[in-house]
Amino acid sequence: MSFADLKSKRQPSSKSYVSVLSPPASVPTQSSPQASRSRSVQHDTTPGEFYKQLPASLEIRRSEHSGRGLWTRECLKAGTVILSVEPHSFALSNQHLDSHCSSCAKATSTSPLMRCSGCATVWYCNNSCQKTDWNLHKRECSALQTWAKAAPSDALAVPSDAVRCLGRILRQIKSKGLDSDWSKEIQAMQSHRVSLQQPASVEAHTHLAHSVVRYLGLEAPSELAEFGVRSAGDLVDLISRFSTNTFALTVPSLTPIGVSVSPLVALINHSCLPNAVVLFPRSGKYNAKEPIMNVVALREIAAEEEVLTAYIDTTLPKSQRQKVLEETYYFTCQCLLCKRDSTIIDPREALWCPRRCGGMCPLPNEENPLSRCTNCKVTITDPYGVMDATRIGQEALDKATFLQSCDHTKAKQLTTNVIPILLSAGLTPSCHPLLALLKLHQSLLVSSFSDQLSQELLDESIRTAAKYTAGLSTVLDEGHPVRGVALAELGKLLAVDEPAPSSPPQTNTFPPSGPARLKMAYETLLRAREELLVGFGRDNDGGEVGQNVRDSIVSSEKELGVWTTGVRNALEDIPRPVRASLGR
Ligand SMILES: C[S@@+](CC[C@H](N)C(=O)[O-])C[C@H]1O[C@@H](n2cnc3c(N)ncnc32)[C@H](O)[C@@H]1O
Repeated sequence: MSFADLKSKRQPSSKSYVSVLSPPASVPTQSSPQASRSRSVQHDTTPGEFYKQLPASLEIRRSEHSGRGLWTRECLKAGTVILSVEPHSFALSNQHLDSHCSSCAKATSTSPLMRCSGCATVWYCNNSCQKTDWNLHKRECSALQTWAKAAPSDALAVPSDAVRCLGRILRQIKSKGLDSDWSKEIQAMQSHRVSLQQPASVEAHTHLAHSVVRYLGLEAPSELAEFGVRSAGDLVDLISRFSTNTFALTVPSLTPIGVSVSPLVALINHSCLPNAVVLFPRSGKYNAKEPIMNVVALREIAAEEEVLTAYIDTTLPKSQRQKVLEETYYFTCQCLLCKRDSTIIDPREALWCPRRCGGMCPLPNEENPLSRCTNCKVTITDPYGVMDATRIGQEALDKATFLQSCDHTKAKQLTTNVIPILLSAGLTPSCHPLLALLKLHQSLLVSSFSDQLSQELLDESIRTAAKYTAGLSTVLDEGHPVRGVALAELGKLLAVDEPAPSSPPQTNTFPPSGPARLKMAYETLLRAREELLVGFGRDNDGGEVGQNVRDSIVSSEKELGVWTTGVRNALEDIPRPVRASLGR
């Protein structure tokens, strides 16, 4: 068997673990909002036999248009942790290997990490983490050394996170046995092998398959059989399962640091208006081995409703969302956001009314250059100027995203220059690509903070964070963890000691200074905590971010108290008639 052509013409395997369907679910009442969706949905009882971590509150059902999915048996409140599982496998991306523990995925910020002396590639918090990981790492360690020796350059000395993660999965399939529940769950993940037609994706799958085989150190394709891979088709299935069922491994503040796989969580279908979210809150509440993957309800989910998460960034406009969903997940999204009446303006693609009447105009494009305010009906005068600005913004975003890790100054120059162009073209802060540029600009500004932080840099960071938060609040529901994290960052920036506060304190500018700024910080942190309790789960106390925010609230409260006492003491010294006029 050659690995050169992995796009096998074999029919999908008849050996399916999910082919037995029980009779249809009990018919929901016509008045239920879920009723019409549930009608074409069937209970799928077989998989539950090996999904040992499936809680009693959920069940697996199958629908015609999206395959298997997870459905609730009972009403779940916003902020409920629906699922909490250890992923089957995870791998840190190459640039995070020396800054995060390869066993528990914790960042170095608190203590320095220890490097594995064998492969000199993976790092651990301490001996205990290294010991925990040794069972998996022992074979990986020599594979990493062999790979590095054969690498044509230093840049290619470590295989990608996908190759390392697949390597771990295959080694575990071998050690646990093909008939173990663990392996069955992996095999039961959905494969899109039959839909692989685009040359680019065939090539990407082939390349990944070659790399995995090389990484495992196999000499003959027949050696793959002990990993449950008996043909080229099986190998393509495995790669396809991996690409459509992986999740980003993220730090508590949601920055991606690698890939992770949980077959149970992967049963959840997609919506651009999700009712749940997948994250790694690191609440420290359970003694389970981190990283722990949680699925949290973003709003109340009714009994008999499907749990839906977003596979993609839902702040993107429809065309971009649909492109990724079609290319990576092979379906056309039919969610309410994607199907909504095109005459309703989407804040992801909107301009302020040029007359500033408070209304918005749709972002013009080549097909629809005419754009008028939904409120006062005035038309925008220079649609082609807006289109140019948007195109320049997208190019700058792509370039600055690429440059942020290798040329920070250039990346910051780009975002600094292009944001005013988009603002003067009239884009709202929620409009793409302005929202994404604001996020990137904020992170570039904050990462340039030093001991000699200037008031100007701090204030510019706060203004950017405020615009970004305002933009997010129109495209993401309250309680969405991305909103919570953005609010927490804004609150923390407002709480930073002002390097050169204005005297007397300014209250009418943004950001204000002195006590007004501290009060704003306090109120923003309170709002952040409320949202984080939903997005990261009430049971998790809002996760690590929510717990940090709670600590910041306590210190802001103390600081505000000092201010209030200081003001009261000062007022005690004021003559009585003046004090009376101040209402004291
Ligand atoms: C992570 S899996 C979800 C579980 C999957 N339905 C199953 O049966 O295993 C992702 C795949 O589910 C299907 N899917 C998920 N959400 C969908 C949706 N909203 N509409 C149609 N298909 C969907 C697509 O085939 C997608 O590639």
